[in-house]
Amino acid sequence: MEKDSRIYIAGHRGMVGGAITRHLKLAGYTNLITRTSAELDLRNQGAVHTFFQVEKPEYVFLAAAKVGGIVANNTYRADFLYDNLLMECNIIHAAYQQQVTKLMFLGSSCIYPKMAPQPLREDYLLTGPLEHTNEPYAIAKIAGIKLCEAYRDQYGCDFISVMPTNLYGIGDNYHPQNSHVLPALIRRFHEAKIANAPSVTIWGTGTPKREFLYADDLADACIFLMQTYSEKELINVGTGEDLTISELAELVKDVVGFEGEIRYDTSKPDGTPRKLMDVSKLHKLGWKHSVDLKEGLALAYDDFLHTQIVAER
Ligand SMILES: NC(=O)C1=CN([C@@H]2O[C@H](COP(=O)(O)OP(=O)(O)OC[C@H]3O[C@@H](n4cnc5c(N)ncnc54)[C@H](OP(=O)(O)O)[C@@H]3O)[C@@H](O)[C@H]2O)C=CC1
Ligand SMILES: C[C@H]1O[C@H](OP(=O)(O)OP(=O)(O)OC[C@H]2O[C@@H](n3cnc4c(=O)[nH]c(N)nc43)[C@H](O)[C@@H]2O)[C@@H](O)[C@@H](O)C1=O
Repeated sequence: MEKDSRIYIAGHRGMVGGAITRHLKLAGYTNLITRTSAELDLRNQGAVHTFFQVEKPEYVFLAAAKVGGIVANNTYRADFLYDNLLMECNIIHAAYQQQVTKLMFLGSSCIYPKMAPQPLREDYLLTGPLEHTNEPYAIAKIAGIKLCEAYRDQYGCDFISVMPTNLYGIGDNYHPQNSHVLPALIRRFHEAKIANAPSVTIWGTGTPKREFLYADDLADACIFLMQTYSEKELINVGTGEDLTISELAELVKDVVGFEGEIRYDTSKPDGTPRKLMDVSKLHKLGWKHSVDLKEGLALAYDDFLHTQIVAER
């Protein structure tokens, strides 16, 4: 990737696309191509093909997707499957037709079987049944991986697939129902602190384990892999460390400064019991994360407070 290469970041207003865009700019890449979903609906095949014909991107980061936490995935099952399949099919096929030099597809750790051995190695893909709550999203993500593999096999396209673990960071979604656990807890503990509430209720039993990667670290890994990795096999991106949701809640409580009790609503789903990434392949290539969870949580809480101030203006 040269500093003046034509680089399209699909989903540049999202948490991940935003971080990739910031990092590319900081590294001196000058020819970045972006469109909002209002300007270019990636589900529209004709519009995507015209866009690729006109803009002729050389590199593509596919970070646009319909994204959400466990309840959003389980509620909008059709949308998570349909929207994500269409976006991936349209972009990947247009990238092949317009002879894009290299494309990176972003998947997710939920592609692995619910009860897979831990840590999750890349070759565990398609070795067992998926978690029900996010099965449609996972199926769409697996289709994206298989599209990249198939276009490489049949047409020799340099399309790679990167599987991030659970993410958080600047520009996260803080919606009370539809977000992922970490931004949801930041908001809930903050609102409880302001209201002087006696307790905060979190979903499920608190026993599932999750791994969290700061989105700016992911962006750094994506740019590193765009420059160094051109294999057919997917590659995991994470920290290789996890904790229980109860432990996460205690950490968020401390960072926010809430002093009440933590309660559990066990009528809400737990989802996958554990999904710890095996990151040995990534480490062997020479990349490791730099922001640890405590530091990242403080940065994320600052971002949440900033979002609140902007919303109140
Ligand atoms: N967040 C997480 O914990 C994880 C995320 N990932 C993956 O990382 C990628 C980015 O996720 P994240 O940044 O969190 O998601 P966000 O929801 O923050 O951003 C998604 C972006 O996709 C764009 N988008 C959605 N629908 C359309 C559409 N129909 N047409 C055009 N653009 C569309 C949106 O654009 P606009 O703003 O213009 O509407 C939005 O900016 C996704 O592939 C996701 O699956 C993987 C693992 C974990
Ligand atoms: C990244 C990944 O994200 C999703 O999978 P998930 O890891 O299960 O995502 P989650 O962040 O929503 O939940 C993690 C855990 O946390 C618990 N939990 C407690 N309290 C809240 C809470 O208030 N909100 C949420 N969302 N979860 C809560 C919750 O019950 C669960 O046990 C996929 O659907 C898919 O999108 C995907 O790929």
